[in-house]
Amino acid sequence: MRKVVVVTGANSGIGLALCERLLSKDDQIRLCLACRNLQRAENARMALASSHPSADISVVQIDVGSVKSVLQGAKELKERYKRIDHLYLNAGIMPNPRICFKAFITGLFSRNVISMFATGEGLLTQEDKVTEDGLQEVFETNVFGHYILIKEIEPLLCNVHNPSQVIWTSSSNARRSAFSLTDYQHSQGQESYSSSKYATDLLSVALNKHYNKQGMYSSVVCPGLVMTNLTYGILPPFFWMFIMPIMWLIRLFTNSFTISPYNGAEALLWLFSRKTESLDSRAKYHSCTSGLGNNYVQSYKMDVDEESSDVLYRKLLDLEKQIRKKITPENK
Ligand SMILES: NC(=O)C1=CN([C@@H]2O[C@H](COP(=O)(O)OP(=O)(O)OC[C@H]3O[C@@H](n4cnc5c(N)ncnc54)[C@H](OP(=O)(O)O)[C@@H]3O)[C@@H](O)[C@H]2O)C=CC1
Ligand SMILES: CC(C)CCC[C@@H](C)[C@H]1CC[C@H]2C3=C(CC[C@]12C)[C@@]1(C)CCC(=O)[C@@H](C)[C@@H]1CC3
Repeated sequence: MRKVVVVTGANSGIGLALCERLLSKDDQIRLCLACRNLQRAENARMALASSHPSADISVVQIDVGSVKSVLQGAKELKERYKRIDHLYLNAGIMPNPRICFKAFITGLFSRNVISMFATGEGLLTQEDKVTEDGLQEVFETNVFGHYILIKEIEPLLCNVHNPSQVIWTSSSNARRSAFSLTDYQHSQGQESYSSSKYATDLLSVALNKHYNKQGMYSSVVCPGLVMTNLTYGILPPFFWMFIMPIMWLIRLFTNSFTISPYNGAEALLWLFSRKTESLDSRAKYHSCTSGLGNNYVQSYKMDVDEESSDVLYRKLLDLEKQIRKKITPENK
């Protein structure tokens, strides 16, 4: 049977590179690009189809920053497919990023310099806003919209005889100290990105606890530092070009400077061929690139505990109820 693969945020960066690599590995898959902008999605579909003319590539409009759009997109997926084998939850944002140069200079002369480059810890702040659903935008886009998508297409994902994989593009920037269970949307702080990625890690562990028996397995990936629209938003493109030789040099000391979307997609692609029984619920799978440019995958234990993961999951279930009531008041 041809595998069905759905990728959110598939029209650029890591998502697009992943689609290209998936098709090169197996052009028999039925690939669906789940994107918020139909024109950008169509451009990506045409680019993929030109290098894989016989492939089955379609598009579905899903804006993960809007629950209504997720519900509509999920409906279309349910009409189109009987099951989904791989769901890549890759769409993500880091709005209005600012670099803390003081922390960068201090970090350069500290013992933690390598880890600073690998995780960007303490170097970035963001300015978040509230969406039409009344949620923090980074939380809704990076976490909650995807959570609703899973809930909506649960019947397509849950099959004990033929398990499915849900694969999140998380980050090594996920940090426990940036996240709080009492403010899980991160409405108070300025590290909404880091918080949302930590929430992703917690949610993935909870999903495994609740859904493994029903045949759905969740994993998280860090693609490393990749040059995409997201990173071009941190520093201007010309600056990145200027410091590119320094980036290659840093790669000699840390394997997390994957730099190209192709390299960044390594762990996402690797998971595609893994047997679900071999997956570790608590692991984050990192795309790595060596100084010589060789790609490989390394897994690290996540800094998550089951209790926090359960609490967050319960809070998301409550939020889901509230939002559904708000959107479809007749269901009250
Ligand atoms: N680049 C990096 O160094 C790292 C990236 N990541 C993660 O990788 C993922 C992909 O990002 P990357 O490829 O770098 O960046 P890009 O900006 O290139 O890709 C992000 C994708 O997400 C889509 N997207 C954003 N918001 C929404 C939304 N509301 N609904 C649907 N789609 C949306 C974008 O669509 P559109 O084109 O319409 O904006 C785009 O296709 C993100 O989750 C990011 O956090 C993790 C670690 C490092
Ligand atoms: C390399 C240059 C000489 C200086 C660049 C300094 C910073 C802008 C970067 C150093 C580490 C980078 C980093 C990220 C963004 C840019 C840096 C802070 C991320 C936070 C981007 C998004 C992610 O999800 C992380 C995995 C990245 C971690 C490293």
